[in-house]
Amino acid sequence: MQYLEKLKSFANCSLQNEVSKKDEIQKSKKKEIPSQFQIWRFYLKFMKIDWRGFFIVNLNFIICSLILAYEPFLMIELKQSLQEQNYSQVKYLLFCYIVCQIIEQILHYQELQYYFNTNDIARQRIQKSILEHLFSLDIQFFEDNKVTYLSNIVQEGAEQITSEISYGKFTKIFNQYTEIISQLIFVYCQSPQIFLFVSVIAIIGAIINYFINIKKQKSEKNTDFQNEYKVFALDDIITNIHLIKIFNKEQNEIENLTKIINDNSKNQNQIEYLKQLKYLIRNFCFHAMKLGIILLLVISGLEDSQNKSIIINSLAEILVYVYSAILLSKDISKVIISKPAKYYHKKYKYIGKVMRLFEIKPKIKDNNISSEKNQPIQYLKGSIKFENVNFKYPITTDSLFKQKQIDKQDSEVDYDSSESESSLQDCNQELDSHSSLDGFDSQNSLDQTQLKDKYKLQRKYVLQNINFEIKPGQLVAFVGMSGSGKSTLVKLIERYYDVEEGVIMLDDKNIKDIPLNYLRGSIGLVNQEPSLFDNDIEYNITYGCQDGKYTQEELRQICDVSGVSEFVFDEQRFPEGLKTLVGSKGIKLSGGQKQRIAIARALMKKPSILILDEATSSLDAQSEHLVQKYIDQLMGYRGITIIVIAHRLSTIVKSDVIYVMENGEIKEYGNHSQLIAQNGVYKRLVYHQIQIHNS
Ligand SMILES: Nc1ncnc2c1ncn2[C@@H]1O[C@H](COP(=O)(O)OP(=O)(O)OP(=O)(O)O)[C@@H](O)[C@H]1O
Repeated sequence: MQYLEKLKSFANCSLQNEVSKKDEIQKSKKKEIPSQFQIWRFYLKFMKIDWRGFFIVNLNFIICSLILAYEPFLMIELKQSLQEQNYSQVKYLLFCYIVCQIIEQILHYQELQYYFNTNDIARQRIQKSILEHLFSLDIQFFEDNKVTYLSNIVQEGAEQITSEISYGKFTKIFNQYTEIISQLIFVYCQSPQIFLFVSVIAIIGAIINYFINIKKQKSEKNTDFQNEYKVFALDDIITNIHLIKIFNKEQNEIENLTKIINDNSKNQNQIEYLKQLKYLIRNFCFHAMKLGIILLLVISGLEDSQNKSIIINSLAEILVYVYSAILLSKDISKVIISKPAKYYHKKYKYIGKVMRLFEIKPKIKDNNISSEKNQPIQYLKGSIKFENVNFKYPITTDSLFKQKQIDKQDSEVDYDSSESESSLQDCNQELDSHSSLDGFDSQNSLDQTQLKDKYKLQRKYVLQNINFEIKPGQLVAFVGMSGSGKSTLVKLIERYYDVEEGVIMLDDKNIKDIPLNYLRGSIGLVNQEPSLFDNDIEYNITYGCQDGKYTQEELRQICDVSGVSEFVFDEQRFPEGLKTLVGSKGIKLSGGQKQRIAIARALMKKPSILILDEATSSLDAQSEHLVQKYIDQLMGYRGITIIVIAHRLSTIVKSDVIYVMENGEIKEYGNHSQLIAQNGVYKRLVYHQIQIHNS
């Protein structure tokens, strides 16, 4: 809930800030709004031109457009032939018209078939590229962004980009413009004065439309932000529904959400009002054109009685085409004049998010990927060495939900009060003044980097001066108070973050020089909250198989070692054995069973380093005892290096070395008896736990 509170205050404060600073930031950020060119360059990423199809579709475009452009003139000829009573010409023209219609329909059918197939292929390709990029991002990115939000981006973003780059879209626009231009030529041929009059009104309409659009899109952007905030708040509330119910806070949360929804409706009303205004202006232009044309016809009719009948005959057609001219004026204002604002248009929201997503690059780089790509994975032997490692978490800038402002609040909470508060505020102000309206920060990346460096200096070290060496096959434990940096240490071994100060060596190689697939392929992890897929037990255990190949004997052996056999082969409780479905997040299993499956999954990977991060801390005494029994069995298993992080010291007494951590530093190390003899922090911790146990 703290997160939600943070978001709420952030939303209130940032909305107010946004109103007051909006114009100022808008001016300085003009360059950051992607141009139509940038948007199209981005689309090129996903475009794979099928030349045969491209040729067919373009040929179809041209033929259909020519037919469309020719139709009004064919009608004029037809009318003239009728007036001249030239029936053979009338027959010929009618024949031409029917042939044109047949050709047009056949080509349309062919195009439709083609669009259907190509759009489907394009959608799959786009979704795959978005997923590939998403999965290449660092863990930090996923810690900063909500799951529902990311899945929306993958789904909606792919859908919108597909519709934007589809061949169908091109044809539609192309045909629409050809049609309107040919109609305008028709109006011009009928009467240049009417053409001029219609054009002037259309341009005035387009300009007014442009200003309304700009205002509307500003409101849309605000609504967009509030909607995102609403999704975040809802997500947080639904995730914590158990907590809300147990604290009887349903009404409070409903009121909070209603308040957010009400705030949002003000902006939505404004958008609705502007939409109506646009409609009124379009209507006004149409009637002004109609009235003007009638006046022009009446005046010219009074002046020249010969032309009168021809012009009046054309009146009905001209009025139809006037409507096209109004549509053209609307399109000009939308597509050409207001192109930067298009990025914020609700319809394009997810495209903007996908663009932003692709701007985020993974910071953890795989240096050796090209040379070792096709090589079989070489597993590590399991030695780990930390040399003078200092670490602080990097500033988070990767949230697609304006992370910088959340960061700012985070930093205020995390900030060590002993450091200069005023300098942090200065830095925040600088960050604030540099924060973009929609997170488009790549173009002033230099400024951002400098600021980040400056900002990072203010962040607190989570690990300081860490030095230790673990030999292959050793059992090592890290203990210490909550927040002392134990889990951070594990994240560094898995290379979820890179250290900037000091070196981490695995098998005497700098961790940054080890291909990520070798590194992560060699590490098995079991943490406090084992995550299981909504599938059967066998799927969850064998998920750890590197190549997906395993034998039933191997599986059985792993089940025995990890303690899975003890429950899974009990025919009364688990009649389906390994094929038992575990439910969403393993809901159908107990904590101890889930934990044992997680251990089996980690072992199935045949890791050279097994990390147990509070693997038994969420279990009751009996389950803990069981899981611990199997962890003890593991110690002799294939000589793997085991790192145990535990609060309950009884679980680590047999470790070869125990490192005791306090405030990000290693305070003591040695085996259990050595540490007791040292009479320091470890002994105090043991004494404290015995006291709690006895009481
Ligand atoms: N992703 C993160 N971004 C920023 N700070 C973090 C992040 N994860 C942890 N921290 C901070 O790093 C410090 C060490 O956290 P860590 O999780 O390593 O401690 P721990 O010793 O494992 O604690 P516990 O025993 O409670 O799990 C804490 O102050 C925590 O707030």
